[in-house]
Amino acid sequence: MSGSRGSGDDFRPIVDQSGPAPAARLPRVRRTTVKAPLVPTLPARPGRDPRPGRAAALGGRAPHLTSCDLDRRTAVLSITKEFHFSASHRLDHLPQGHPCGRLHGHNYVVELELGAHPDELTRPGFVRDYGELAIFRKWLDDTVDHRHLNDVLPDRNPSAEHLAMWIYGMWKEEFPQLIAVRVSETPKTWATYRP
Ligand SMILES: Nc1nc2c(c(=O)[nH]1)N=C([C@H](O)[C@H](O)COP(=O)(O)OP(=O)(O)OP(=O)(O)O)CN2
Repeated sequence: MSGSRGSGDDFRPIVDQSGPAPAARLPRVRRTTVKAPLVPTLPARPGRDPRPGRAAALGGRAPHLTSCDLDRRTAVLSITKEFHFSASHRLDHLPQGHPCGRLHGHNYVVELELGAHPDELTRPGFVRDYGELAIFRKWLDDTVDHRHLNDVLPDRNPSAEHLAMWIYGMWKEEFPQLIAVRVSETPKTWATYRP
């Protein structure tokens, strides 16, 4: 793919393999309206956009933003990676007869979302190399996979919400760009911690 984006000369390449990329060489936006393709679009995957129909109403694009809008936002780019583990749990404090009060298990999905401003991208143009998240996979395998979550987290009810908060707290220091953790117990349910 060639370096320039769009039809005009508004933007310079994000990726420069020839040497260090000092801040001055990173793409700058003019004080005019920014063309939509450079602006991050909301995920179009079903069930992800908390405002269904909005992306479609915008033709799949975010609204036009000015450079001032971009400056105000700390993380306009984000990446996510999905991980899986299987575990059992039993939830306390539920009404009598609630099925989740009984011992049962889930094939959990965990998503880590890391964010950055375009000026903060690494030289290859990454928020963070997906490969660097491999240590999280190993930690999941070692800590929760095929375990009983009430034993792993004896001080709290292992709901999806508590798991998301726990994982965020455990990994924020290792991944400072971490902005959200999502935990799914079933294909239809997600809990998101985005402090
Ligand atoms: N807010 C939360 N609600 C529930 C949690 C949770 O962690 N946070 N957990 C459970 C159970 O552990 C389990 O996930 C059951 O959830 P549910 O969606 O009800 O699962 P089902 O497959 O039985 O639901 P269907 O509607 O039949 O697909 C409960 N609630």
